[in-house]
Amino acid sequence: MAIIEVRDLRKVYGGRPVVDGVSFAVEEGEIFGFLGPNGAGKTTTVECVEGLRVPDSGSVRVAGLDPVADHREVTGLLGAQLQESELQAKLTVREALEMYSAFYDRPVDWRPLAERLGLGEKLGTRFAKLSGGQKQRLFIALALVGGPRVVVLDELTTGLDPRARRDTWQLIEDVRASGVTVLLVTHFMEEAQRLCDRIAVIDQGRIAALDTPSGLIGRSASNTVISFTPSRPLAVHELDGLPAAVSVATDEKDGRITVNGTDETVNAVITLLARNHITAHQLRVVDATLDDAFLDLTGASA
Ligand SMILES: Nc1ncnc2c1ncn2[C@@H]1O[C@H](COP(=O)(O)OP(=O)(O)OP(=O)(O)O)[C@@H](O)[C@H]1O
Repeated sequence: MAIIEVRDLRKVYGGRPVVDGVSFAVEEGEIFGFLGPNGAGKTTTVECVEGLRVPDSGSVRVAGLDPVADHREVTGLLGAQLQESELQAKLTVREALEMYSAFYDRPVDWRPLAERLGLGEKLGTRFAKLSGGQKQRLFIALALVGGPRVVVLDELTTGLDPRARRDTWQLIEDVRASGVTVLLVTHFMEEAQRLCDRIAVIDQGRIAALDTPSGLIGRSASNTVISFTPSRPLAVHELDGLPAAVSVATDEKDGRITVNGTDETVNAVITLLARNHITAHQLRVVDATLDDAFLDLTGASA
């Protein structure tokens, strides 16, 4: 069952549509990713879902409720970590958790929540003294303290080092395992690929594609990359006309050849090499990544 349903959402600023007919549905229990270049309209869309912005047209429903008209009920079942969240520097972790608990009718007990998020030792620490990763964990705790059915995490791992980012990914998986649906806004392909069940790619206020990570990669014109160093120099034109090849490049320094294409291209390369008695050294065949699909879909730089 869909817990979030957005239909034909539009939001215009200064005469410019920044969200231009967006529709999608998030199923209960999934991690749904919202991926797109800067200014694509991701935050505007999720803030309409949270009831923080009022759509110009279209409809948004969270568990069947209107986030603007039924704001109080929606706040009780949707937890939000806002982009660039800040708390008062002197507030301790305990005070922040107590304060946020008081906002809700039926908050969860914040103590086990803090333990689960690795904040048990930090309850007396002031916000300003927390590391970036600890602040993010606190924001996740604050988004969960109301006992929500769905949580919106907006660019949660921006600014974190790779280690803290991976720890946060584990926490997001734990949140989903506890039965909470996650709507995740991110710039990071690896993050989206690793965590999300489905991803909506948003570009210039529109959904450019909505699919599973592997489905998005499969849509990319070149979903396989084959590279090898031939036992004798091979001119690029000898590889002309390979089926489904999108590009062929030779490294000037070592003669290594890289071909972007599909499985069909890989087979054709191998046949061509065999026919010409050429051995392929360090032959590598890898799947394209979500980066390639993203570039194809948005024409943007990842
Ligand atoms: N309150 C506002 N007034 C005017 N323009 C706005 C307002 N909020 C957002 N915009 C514009 O709408 C566009 C979409 O912004 P939004 O923050 O939704 O994008 P985003 O995809 O979340 O971007 P980012 O990844 O950089 O956070 C941007 O061009 C932004 O400048």
